[in-house]
Amino acid sequence: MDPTRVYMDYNATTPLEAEVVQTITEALQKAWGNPSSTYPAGVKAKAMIKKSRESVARLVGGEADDIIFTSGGTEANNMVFHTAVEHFWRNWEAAQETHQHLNENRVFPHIVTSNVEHDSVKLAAEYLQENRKADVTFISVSQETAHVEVQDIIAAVRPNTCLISIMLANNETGVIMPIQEICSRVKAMNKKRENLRILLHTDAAQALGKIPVNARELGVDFLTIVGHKAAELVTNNLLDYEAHMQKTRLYLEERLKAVFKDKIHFNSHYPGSDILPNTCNVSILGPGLQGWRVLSNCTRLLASVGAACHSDSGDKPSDILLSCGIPVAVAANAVRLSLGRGTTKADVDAVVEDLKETVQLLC
Ligand SMILES: Cc1ncc(COP(=O)(O)O)c(C=O)c1O
Ligand SMILES: O=C(O)CC[SeH]
Repeated sequence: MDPTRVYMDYNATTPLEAEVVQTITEALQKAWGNPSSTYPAGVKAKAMIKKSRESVARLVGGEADDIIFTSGGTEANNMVFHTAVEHFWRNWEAAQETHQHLNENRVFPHIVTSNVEHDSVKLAAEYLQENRKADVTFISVSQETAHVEVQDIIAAVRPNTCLISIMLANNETGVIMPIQEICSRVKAMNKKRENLRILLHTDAAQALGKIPVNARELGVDFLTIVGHKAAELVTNNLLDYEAHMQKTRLYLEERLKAVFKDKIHFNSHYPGSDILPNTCNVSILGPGLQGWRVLSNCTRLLASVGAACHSDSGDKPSDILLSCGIPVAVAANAVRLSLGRGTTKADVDAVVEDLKETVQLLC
């Protein structure tokens, strides 16, 4: 990357560490075979996949046999939603015998999710609803906490609810959701739902590599993680990564406050809500300082207005921030700064200076 640029978009993806590049290269050179083949290239591929499954299972507190590799978080999330619908219909006959009120002519699998999910969950849910394959309840996050409230999830459960899918941490605000409490409450409900057990899913794509992620402790049936976060490196270094990102993010916030004073709003700050250690969503207040305009005039900072997959949204403020209660004029000026394990204080100083100079240019 251009050495004059400072990458602060780690929530979009992570630059590969040298050892990760080396491992991938080795696999491409020596383990190119079909894992079912019995000659060396196939045997090596099978061994690498087995080792990878074991490594990921250690990372997320799961069993190696339960690890399914997909093309990414989008495919994984879609797979969960379609699996849950299948799960519902497989249990439908048994449920109908015990729940006569579920009239076969009008029942659909019911899914509960939130209104701040990544598009790979939101669009999967909307597809099922629009194509009359499921009813979906999108729970609004609290505008005080920017996370879902457990009692709202529980209140939304119906006899035909087959899946609750709430992300572990939001990719734009970094706000962490109360997944463990939701799972604990739903598991108690499931004890009385002998045929239509509610499946529990969390999209942990943004949490892995930043905070501890343990499927068993969370209590989920499905956990989505993404490869952008190099499993073994995280397993071995998470506490250091987390502490470093937290310290560096707090320094970033301190410097932004010192430079912009009352002209800055921290869109990730909600009293009492936990956020990812690396995420700093901010708006520099004032006319002509839309996030996209500020970023496109920065000479060093590389970041996003919000989710990378919405980078072509132009002037449209983030629906996620609006759902969290951020006023339109503030959300329109949002810039998402997301730090990584390699971000330094010098990077922070360079980015804050770049933002200061850019704002002076635009104002
Ligand atoms: C919260 C969340 N879920 C899902 C995804 C999609 O993952 P992928 O890009 O691997 O499809 C992302 C992307 O980073 C994400 O941030
Ligand atoms: O940038 C993000 O939030 C993830 C990829 Se859309």
